Amino acid sequence: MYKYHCLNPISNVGLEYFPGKYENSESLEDSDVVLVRSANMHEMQLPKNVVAVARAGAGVNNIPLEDYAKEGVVVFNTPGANANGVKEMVIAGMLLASRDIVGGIEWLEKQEATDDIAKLAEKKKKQFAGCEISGKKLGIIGLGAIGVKVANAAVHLGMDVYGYDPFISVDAAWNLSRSIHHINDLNVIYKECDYITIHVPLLDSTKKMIGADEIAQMKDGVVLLNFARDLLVDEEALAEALKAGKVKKYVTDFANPLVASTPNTLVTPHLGASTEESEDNCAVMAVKELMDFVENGNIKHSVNYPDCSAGTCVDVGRVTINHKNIPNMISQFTKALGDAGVNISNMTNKSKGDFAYTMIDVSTPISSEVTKALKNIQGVYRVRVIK
Ligand SMILES: NC(=O)C1=CN([C@@H]2O[C@H](COP(=O)(O)OP(=O)(O)OC[C@H]3O[C@@H](n4cnc5c(N)ncnc54)[C@H](O)[C@@H]3O)[C@@H](O)[C@H]2O)C=CC1
Ligand SMILES: O=C(O)CCC(=O)C(=O)O
Repeated sequence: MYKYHCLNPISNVGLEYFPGKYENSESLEDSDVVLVRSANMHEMQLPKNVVAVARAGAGVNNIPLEDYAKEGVVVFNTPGANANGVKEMVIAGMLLASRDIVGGIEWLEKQEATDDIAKLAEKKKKQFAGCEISGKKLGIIGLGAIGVKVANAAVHLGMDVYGYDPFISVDAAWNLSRSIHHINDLNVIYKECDYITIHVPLLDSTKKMIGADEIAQMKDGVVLLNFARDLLVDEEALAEALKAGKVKKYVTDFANPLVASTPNTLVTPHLGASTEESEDNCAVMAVKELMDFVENGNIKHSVNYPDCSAGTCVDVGRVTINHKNIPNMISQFTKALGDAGVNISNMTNKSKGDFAYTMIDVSTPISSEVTKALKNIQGVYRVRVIK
């Protein structure tokens, strides 16, 4: 029996993929794997029995990836699974920033439902008028799963789209409409665009990437959309620009006291991925990743270990090793197995940055002595006997 623990509500459509041998545990302490959405895991002590964490979503800034890697805990995310949900919010955000739909609805809610209301509405409507997004320039920073979808949708809505992503993946490039201007200098987006939307992960290198200098370059009356993470923007500098009217609207999915009290902001409570479809997609992908890892040791869509797969083990046994990416590790593993008379039938090794993962299939059973010998090798973080 395997136990999983959910730190946030996870869609049942996904959890139902767990077969009977998996049990939902109320306690983190006795769980083998963890599912999480936005819960902050940075201050959390993870019990030794947890072997993997799956983020049912894209952003992993709430998880201490490196610390977990050093504990031999593999962290997964679900790339692209909620991208459509976010794309639709971004389109909605552009429309809400362009026309005072919210103001109009709020005004009507305050009116008495008298016969006069239709006449009054006709008189009042000019106060809520706006502009169309068709024909306007949209700059997209980050052309990953979300950025590409936003770009393509915006093209279909008649926008002139500029995209920037120095690390664009081949897949993303293939999916991008040919009408999009691929920009190599971010300043072009700041200077030219009427709407700017950011879709990059929160990393040390991207923190506050939109600050006072970047805002100063932007067109007067620009609309800035942030459905990625609040810390990507220097919101103190932005608040000044909003008050001065330099930035017309800031549409953000991340509430905090500053944006909540700044004029010309449209703040939503982190709703980007809160659709039935996105929640189901993320949960299904996360559960499948965890099952394949628990049962076969395979890694797909990890953010702190390399992807590594050896399929299903058809031999007598399989052992997996999370370890440092340093020389001489493999030879020590094969020696430990060879010394114990264990024959290796298949071996796969992959690395990502400072971390590596080795999967070894064997045609002789793996004893606890061999496991101990592997664990004692310096640089080994975790050894799991899968079979
Ligand atoms: N509001 C919400 O509910 C949601 C928010 N998000 C946020 O959106 C972010 C992006 O999500 P996805 O598109 O799914 O991720 P992704 O990983 O598919 O795309 C991110 C893209 O950003 C690019 N990038 C990285 N650094 C960059 C830089 N300095 N300049 C330009 N591009 C850069 C990468 O090359 C990649 O193509 C997530 O990391 C998360 O923080 C994601 C899903 C839901
Ligand atoms: O799980 C959620 O609702 C948040 C989604 C998100 O921010 C992400 O996937 O990065």
